[in-house]
Amino acid sequence: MGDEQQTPASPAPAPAPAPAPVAATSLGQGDEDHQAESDGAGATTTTAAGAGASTAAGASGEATKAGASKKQPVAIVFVGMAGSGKTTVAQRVSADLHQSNTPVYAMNLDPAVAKVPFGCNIDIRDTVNYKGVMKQYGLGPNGGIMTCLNLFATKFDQVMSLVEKRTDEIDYVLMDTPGQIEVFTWSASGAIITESLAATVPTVLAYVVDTPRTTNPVTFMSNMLYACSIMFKTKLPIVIVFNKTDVVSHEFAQEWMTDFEAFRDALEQHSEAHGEAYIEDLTRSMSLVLDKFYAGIRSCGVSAATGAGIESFYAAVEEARSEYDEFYRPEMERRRDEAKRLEEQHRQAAVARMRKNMKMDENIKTDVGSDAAA
Ligand SMILES: Nc1nc2c(ncn2[C@@H]2O[C@H](COP(=O)(O)OP(=O)(O)OP(=O)(O)O)[C@@H](O)[C@H]2O)c(=O)[nH]1
Repeated sequence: MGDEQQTPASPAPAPAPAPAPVAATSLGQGDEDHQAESDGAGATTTTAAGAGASTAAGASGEATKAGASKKQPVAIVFVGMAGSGKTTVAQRVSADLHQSNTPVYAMNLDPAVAKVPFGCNIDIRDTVNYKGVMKQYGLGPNGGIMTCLNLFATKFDQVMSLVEKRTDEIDYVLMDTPGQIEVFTWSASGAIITESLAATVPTVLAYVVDTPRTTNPVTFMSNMLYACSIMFKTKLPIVIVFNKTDVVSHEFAQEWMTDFEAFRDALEQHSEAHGEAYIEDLTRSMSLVLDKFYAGIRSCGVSAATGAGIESFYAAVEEARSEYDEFYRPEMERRRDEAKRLEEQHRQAAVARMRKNMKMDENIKTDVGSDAAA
């Protein structure tokens, strides 16, 4: 699946307006004062033009993207197959938000990336050295990324306390994730990071899709299955972001999500042309199963290269955020209460066991005592 998702020969995206540089927070030094200091440096950049609710107009006269009245920031976690454009979309969103003076807190979680093209407050590369980790533990590229993430996850509570300190000032938290999707979405560290973030601020997944690649119905189905499984695993609201619409419009993909017949026709044509009848049946059945999934998610088309469609992205994120407030947060609180209840139940059972054991000990003592007396 991953192989299919290579970036097509596409024009390089037009450089997004560069955000003002933001100091990265180095967690690697284990120095909390230093972290706070660096974080503060980031703050001056991201909030310079007026933080919070009433952050008014940017260059284009737009209101703050997250809305007029100040609410918690929304965190957007960019996931998707290798080369789908996660980093470029994050760069575009970051640049766009900076341009409209909307305060952002950005994080890079890809330890293997050579250059992060947007200013970020937290960069995993400041905490762990990818090449050093590979060498030290004798790992390959994916094992190296996974180990870096594991090491970083152990410090993620520090990251969250930095974010928590800034929730009044920022409107968006952006998180870019490693290229190999499974390394983040199916790892324990990925789960720890996502859950911690979602427990702190409303969190939405942006599943980035390489639209030109997805004209292949089988690749489309692979992407949808991936998105669906990630949504069920994280239980977070998801936005499907059809990227690279400057190369191919995303309309066909949205049609396939709503019109089963249209998808079936495309699939038939594809399998006739490629002699892949064996895949056709499976893909067709899966698309029927995914019907419910399609009904519950939102999608948008963007070009990270040109910025086209970016407003539809914000609108979809806002909808997903409402879903977080309505369903995810109460469910999270329910799970938390349930965990507390079980913990209390275990504690009480342990105490009862201990009491019982103590009584038995007393009986033994008495018995031994009586024997001795006898
Ligand atoms: N034409 C076009 N190319 C794009 C667009 N977005 C990204 N690209 C190109 O797609 C390639 C991959 O983009 P990245 O942003 O590195 O993708 P990624 O998903 O972060 O990649 P990994 O993290 O390495 O898996 C690059 O060559 C980008 O220039 C777009 O909107 N249009």
